[in-house]
Amino acid sequence: MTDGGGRDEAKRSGARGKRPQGRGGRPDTISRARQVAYDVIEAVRDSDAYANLLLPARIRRAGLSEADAAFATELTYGTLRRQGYYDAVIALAAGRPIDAIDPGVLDVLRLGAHQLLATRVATHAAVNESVALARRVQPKAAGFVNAVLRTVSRREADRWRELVAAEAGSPDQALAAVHSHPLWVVRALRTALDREGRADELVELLEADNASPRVNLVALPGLVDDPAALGDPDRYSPVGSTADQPLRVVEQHAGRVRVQDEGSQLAALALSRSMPVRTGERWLDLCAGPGGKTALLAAEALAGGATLVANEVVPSRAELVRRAVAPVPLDVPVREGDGRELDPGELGAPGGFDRILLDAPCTGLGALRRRPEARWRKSPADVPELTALQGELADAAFRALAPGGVLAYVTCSPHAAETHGTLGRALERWGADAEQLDTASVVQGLSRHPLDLAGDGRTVQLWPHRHGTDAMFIALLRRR
Ligand SMILES: C[S@@+](CC[C@H](N)C(=O)[O-])C[C@H]1O[C@@H](n2cnc3c(N)ncnc32)[C@H](O)[C@@H]1O
Repeated sequence: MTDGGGRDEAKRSGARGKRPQGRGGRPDTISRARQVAYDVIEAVRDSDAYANLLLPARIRRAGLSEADAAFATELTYGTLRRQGYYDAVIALAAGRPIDAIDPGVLDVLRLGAHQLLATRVATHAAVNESVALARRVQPKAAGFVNAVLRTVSRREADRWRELVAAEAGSPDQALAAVHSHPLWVVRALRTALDREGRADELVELLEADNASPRVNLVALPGLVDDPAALGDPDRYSPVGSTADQPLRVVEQHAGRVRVQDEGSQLAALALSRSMPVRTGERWLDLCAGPGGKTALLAAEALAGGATLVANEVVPSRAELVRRAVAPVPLDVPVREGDGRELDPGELGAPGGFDRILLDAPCTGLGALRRRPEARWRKSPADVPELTALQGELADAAFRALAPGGVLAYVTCSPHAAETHGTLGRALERWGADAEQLDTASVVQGLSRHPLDLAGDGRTVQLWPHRHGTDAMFIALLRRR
């Protein structure tokens, strides 16, 4: 990461207008990229904003160049992901707990610490611009920000990691602090890896959560003339690829090429390719918003002569589903309502659906790299609430299946309570009516390359550090 774009931009904006003066009459230049990053970080803390939604709007409003937009994105996402670690560093450097620091000033320090410890931004640029930012946020804190960041800059990143680990009360707390995850998340991820006998991969996983995922594309099957020309094919998904300028590729294809994680593609295809499609099959996507998997299922249904209905409880997300399926020349009715109260008869499937995707609401612990602030907003108390909802939705999905129909239970969380926990209890309730399928064989069968999967094959767990995908969990079941 260089500061090139940001510095150029700061010089340009320095030519314009009157700005506050720093000590000795030096102008307080703050590059627009840093200002955008700060504004988003502040809004995430102060107004519960979502960085992935707010940042693009702020970048557009500030009219950032491509290089400055990339710089602002790196600063925002990197700072938010590693916030827990930076707080530990700042507390040590300031010699006081972070809750004794003004929240706005703390955001300035976090952004400064990120530049010093995780980017190649020059020390003087990171410190001077942070001090200038502090003067805008809280003028009397400028000296404090200067002193703390100079202290941070005096030690190597490795040394700070050692100091933060040494401060922690236990080995788990050290992992949580150094790799910037809440303690309960570290433990949940270890438990999930341990089920596969791979608890020793924990640090790799935590670090994968701290890296930006690549922008991955899906070409809706049958609807793109030359999918091979889009870019480099994905390692696993037969309909996925990466491109040098992915957003341009998306624009050129009017919704038939979309941004979608490779793991999500495998989850949708696991259902649509679990067995050959018979003409006239009826498919349902029970929790469809915002519609990424619905679009892929719609293209698959069209190719196989099946029909597809989608359901989503949040109206604005149902609208996103409608937009996602619009480019597919198949009529996909989108019901707005609670999936637990769905009547297949009202949706044209009185005998039940032949395939149902339940991509269940979950903690999202498998997609932390994508939503930088998400880890700090979740709490262990979310888990029992979500597993209860998942169980009820699973029962509704199972009831809505035709005899012989297939259900894909999917989560973008590897938390054992949401994966094997919810599934295991559902299987107990359904007894002999349900049969688990060999999900691993299905997924391996459709993948371009063999996946390194653990377990008995009845379920599939993907991992960011092992497969480069979100940590999707997939289980296929048949109603007898
Ligand atoms: C994991 S997301 C689905 C993601 C989607 N399959 C995709 O690939 O774009 C789960 C969705 O379930 C919805 N949801 C939550 N509770 C629901 C319920 N009781 N009935 C139906 N949908 C629900 C959420 O609003 C959310 O849009």
